[in-house]
Amino acid sequence: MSYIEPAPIKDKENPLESMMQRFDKAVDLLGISEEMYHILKVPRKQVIVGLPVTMDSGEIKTFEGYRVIHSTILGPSKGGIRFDPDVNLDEVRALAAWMTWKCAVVDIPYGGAKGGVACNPREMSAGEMERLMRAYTTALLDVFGPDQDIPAPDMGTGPREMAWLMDEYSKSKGMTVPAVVTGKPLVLGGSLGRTEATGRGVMVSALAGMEKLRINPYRATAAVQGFGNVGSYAALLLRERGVAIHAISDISGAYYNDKGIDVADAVAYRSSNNGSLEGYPGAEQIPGDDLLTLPVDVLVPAAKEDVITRKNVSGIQAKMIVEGANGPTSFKADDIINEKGIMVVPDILANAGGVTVSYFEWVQNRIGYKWTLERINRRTDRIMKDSFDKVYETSLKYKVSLRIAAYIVAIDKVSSTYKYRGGF
Ligand SMILES: NC(=O)C1=CN([C@@H]2O[C@H](COP(=O)(O)OP(=O)(O)OC[C@H]3O[C@@H](n4cnc5c(N)ncnc54)[C@H](OP(=O)(O)O)[C@@H]3O)[C@@H](O)[C@H]2O)C=CC1
Ligand SMILES: O=C(O)CCC(=O)C(=O)O
Repeated sequence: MSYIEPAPIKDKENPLESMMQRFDKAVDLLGISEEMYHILKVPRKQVIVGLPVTMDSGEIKTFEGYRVIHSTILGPSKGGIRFDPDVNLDEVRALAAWMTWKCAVVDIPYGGAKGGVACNPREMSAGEMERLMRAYTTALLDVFGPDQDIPAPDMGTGPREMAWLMDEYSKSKGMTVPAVVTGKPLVLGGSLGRTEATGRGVMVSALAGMEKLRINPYRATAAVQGFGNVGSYAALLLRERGVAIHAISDISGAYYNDKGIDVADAVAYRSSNNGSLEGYPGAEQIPGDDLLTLPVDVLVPAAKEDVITRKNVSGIQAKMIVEGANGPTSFKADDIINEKGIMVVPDILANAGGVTVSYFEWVQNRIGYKWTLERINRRTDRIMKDSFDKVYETSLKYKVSLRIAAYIVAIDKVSSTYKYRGGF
């Protein structure tokens, strides 16, 4: 049925397939025109670049990079850049489409894009990372732009990489252009609150979901998979709101303490331990996958896509899943999750705090003025809560899961904008 047929990957989930399945379901319920369906399912632009980089050894290695612009109907396209060995075109296409739906769900004036480079940042020096990021930026100079396509961090990239991108782009224009990228260091025009924004949005969504399920946060328990930008702040902020964090994890494994983990201590341990939780003494180490099936109230997958699949979904005991990561649940697990009555606050809603504060960063760059952290957090919390409520009401109206409701809200917003514009 779909024009951009996801490539079959033997024995592996394909996030593009998950995105398309849910998109199709929402479209059937919403009843958009065939023309609109074809416009929304096809990325507007897909760029693949070859990036030769001189490694510290003197060897020249060529990396493959991608930037997919899914939609520009609501405004300039927006989305992070992922540095990870598993990056591939289908993954970036799915992530780009999710950005379109995410921006529409929280009602910010952006389309959707995503970028990625297949590389392993864990094995690269700072110098190699810098040369790769500058090469990627140079290759995409005609794609990026503050009114065109605005990148941001994702897995494996952060403020440091955004600074290099901003510098490389600015040099090509002969002037400083801070609004070309968000998630920058504060001194370069980054926004207060951006670093913790995605985790903060996860916390707000989790509390909104708990309220519906009548779970008292002060008696609630949670497990958080992934302890990078999203997972660590989600854990810290949920803990601040009273939730006991029983398990956390990173690549090195999962760490479990049924009395609750001291999250600030785990964050400090990780930064003093070369960015790894390995050997964390405040909890017992358990196999990484066991975290997903622990008897907790709230499960926050905040690492990568397709960690909840048909194979492990029946073991999930959580009452709620709040998706910090993009696409952590394969569509093949959806029916069982619904049968089990587990509430899923979907990625395109739960992790939208990051792009919301990116939008605030872009606005501040453009007006040349800095907002206070208090203003940013207040506005982010309001947007996240209002968006949750809108998705929740839509789920009641259509009698569907919050995930399908979020797609309905998003597709409705983008398609009605397109109708008014009469083209783009
Ligand atoms: N950063 C942002 O603002 C946003 C990010 N997201 C999404 O959130 C997810 C995480 O992104 P982000 O936090 O930025 O990325 P980071 O690179 O900062 O962190 C990723 C974390 O996941 C861990 N991890 C990777 N694989 C596994 C695994 N198999 N089991 C357990 N942990 C694992 C990593 O471990 P280790 O530290 O050992 O490498 C790391 O702790 C991604 O899906 C991203 O697209 C969504 C919205 C915005
Ligand atoms: O902050 C942004 O602009 C995008 C963040 C992102 O890539 C995401 O939400 O998945």
